[in-house]
Amino acid sequence: MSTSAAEHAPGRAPADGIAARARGLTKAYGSGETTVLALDSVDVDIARGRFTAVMGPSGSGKSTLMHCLAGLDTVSAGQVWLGDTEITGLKDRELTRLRRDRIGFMFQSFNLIPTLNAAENITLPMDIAGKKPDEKWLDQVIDTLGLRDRLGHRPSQLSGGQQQRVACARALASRPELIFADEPTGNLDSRAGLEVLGFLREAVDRLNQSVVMVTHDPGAAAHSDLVLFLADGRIVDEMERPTAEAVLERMKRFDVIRSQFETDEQFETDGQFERDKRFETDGQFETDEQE
Ligand SMILES: Nc1ncnc2c1ncn2[C@@H]1O[C@H](COP(=O)(O)OP(=O)(O)OP(=O)(O)O)[C@@H](O)[C@H]1O
Repeated sequence: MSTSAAEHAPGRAPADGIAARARGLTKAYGSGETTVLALDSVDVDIARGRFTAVMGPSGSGKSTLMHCLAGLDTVSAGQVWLGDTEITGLKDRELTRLRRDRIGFMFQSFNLIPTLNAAENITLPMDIAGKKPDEKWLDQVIDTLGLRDRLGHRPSQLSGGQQQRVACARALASRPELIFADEPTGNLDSRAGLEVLGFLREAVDRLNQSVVMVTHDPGAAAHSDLVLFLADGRIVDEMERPTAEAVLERMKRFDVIRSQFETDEQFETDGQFERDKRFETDGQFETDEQE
């Protein structure tokens, strides 16, 4: 995917407040010597009415950041707010309600219910919550996503791209304050992926939604307004109005650091290997001699 963000720039609305915020957000997994510090005192503001991408090397903490901001995971230290509501410290039940009522989710696997048609899948979270959809809004979402003539189809009767559009409509249906998308194009070919990114862009530009997307793809990140770069659990850089080329260049700098690290590691491993080989040979020799 190489569509430049500049193509999308004219429709971009300025941020109008903060959709989510974290201060000193720290997340550690495990304990004692096996502790992994997945997030290391992260401060971040997610702007309302904008499309934010989160990038970084594998293991840098992207998914953990998303999960903590969305109240899907507890934090080890620090605070997280959705709008003006501090979510750190909420009880499980309150968190469930907050996620259901105020957050939309899109995942790499579309997570659609196979026995329900597209329309039923789109409104399922609201049906479960016993809420009536705002029909005017829903119509707008369905038309923006081009799903009008697909509403009666089950997921198996839809292409991957169409299924992800249904997942996108489901995330938008309740008009959430913030949508989290985790690799939403990961399971799609590049054309269908571009389409979904275009729809997320429209959700921000035309429907004034707020989106946070985790991605590995510089071309996908180029559809956002702002890219946050994570490394080792910290936000180390950000880029406004990104292009795929600029994001790729930035990511390459992580690769340079990584390959340098791997070269050092390889060197150490090689040294260890040499020592182990010698040890084995020595042991073998002794055994042979004893026989
Ligand atoms: N449940 C867990 N238990 C232990 N360690 C975990 C757990 N989840 C994540 N980690 C560790 O936390 C760090 C950050 O993981 P995270 O999944 O957030 O990274 P990521 O940037 O999303 O990676 P990727 O791009 O590979 O999906 C990694 O070192 C990972 O191994």
